[in-house]
Amino acid sequence: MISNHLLFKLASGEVFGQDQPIALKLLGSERSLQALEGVAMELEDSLYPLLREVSIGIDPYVIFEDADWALLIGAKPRGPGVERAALLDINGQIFAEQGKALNAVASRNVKVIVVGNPCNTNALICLKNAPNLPAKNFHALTRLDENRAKCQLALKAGVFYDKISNMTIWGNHSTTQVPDFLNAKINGRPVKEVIKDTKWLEEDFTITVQKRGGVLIQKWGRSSAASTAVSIVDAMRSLVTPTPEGDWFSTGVYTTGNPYGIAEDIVFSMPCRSKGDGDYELVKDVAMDDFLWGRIKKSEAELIAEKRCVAHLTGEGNAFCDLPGDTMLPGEM
Ligand SMILES: NC(=O)c1ccc[n+]([C@@H]2O[C@H](COP(=O)([O-])OP(=O)(O)OC[C@H]3O[C@@H](n4cnc5c(N)ncnc54)[C@H](O)[C@@H]3O)[C@@H](O)[C@H]2O)c1
Repeated sequence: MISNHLLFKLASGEVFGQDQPIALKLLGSERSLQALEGVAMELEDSLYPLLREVSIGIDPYVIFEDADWALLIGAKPRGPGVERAALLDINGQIFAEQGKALNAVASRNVKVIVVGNPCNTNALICLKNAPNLPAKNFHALTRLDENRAKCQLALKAGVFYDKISNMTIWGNHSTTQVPDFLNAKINGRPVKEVIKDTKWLEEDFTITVQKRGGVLIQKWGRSSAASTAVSIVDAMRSLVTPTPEGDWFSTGVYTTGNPYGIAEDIVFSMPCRSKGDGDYELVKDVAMDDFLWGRIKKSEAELIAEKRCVAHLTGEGNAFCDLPGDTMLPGEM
């Protein structure tokens, strides 16, 4: 569903601009191969001037060859009666295999955006299986959460959404994620100066953003696809265009050497800036208070627990699963 929106945006030049030809290599599974053929036919029939190649296949070692960008979307949704630990294992295996394939055949500077859930831990699995690629190049998509947070703040403040800046989503792409209203700005002013309703910020706003994905599933009967595709485009554009002065964006990245005191060796969403060269730096001068830090620690604990669950897939010994009981994986109700 997500890919079906995203591919047409990529082919039309929305990410890399109107002077950059593009080759799309589509990786499917045996089950989805026919659907993939259908998508490829639609892409061909759209006569995009920038689209010079569409190839499809089910072997990541073939499809990932020389890839400059790898958008890892395919994963299994959690079905009825499937334990969370089992989902981490089932989907984790996909990303272990794809990490190995990227390590073997992708461009040495490939940028990887993991969308399939649980995306933070899947990104960790993927990068651990790709030791010859820079861990820094692996992202877990939290841009949809950032966009949702901006939308809620704009609605509450009665301003257009482009007036919201410096919006960070900290942590896991799950219900423990932390939309940061301490550092975000509305019209260049701290959110708390514009929206004085602290109870709304701490409770309603935070919960609305955290549970938006679940509510959408209840209404649509499936998880967000179009807005996710839009947010993937936003995430990519943030890396290939210079970040506007003073602003930043959120992306889930490897925590090694982070300046905030967040546990090392997990994939955690944090505020980043880019010069537009595909790389990024963490933003150092962010404010922290007890409320924000307390929430961040909860999301950190969840990610550390998820990491223990997939130790067998990251080459770190035997898995031991004790996920905190009151949190949910993304998209769960
Ligand atoms: N990070 C986010 O913000 C975010 C937002 C929405 C959805 N998601 C996640 O994105 C994923 C995809 O969502 P969707 O709505 O497009 O799902 P979907 O079920 O419509 O599509 C998933 C596709 O992946 C394919 N697939 C399964 N295993 C594969 C494998 N090993 N290799 C290649 N392809 C494989 C399936 O055949 C299917 O076509 C889900 O995990 C969903 O939870 C993430």
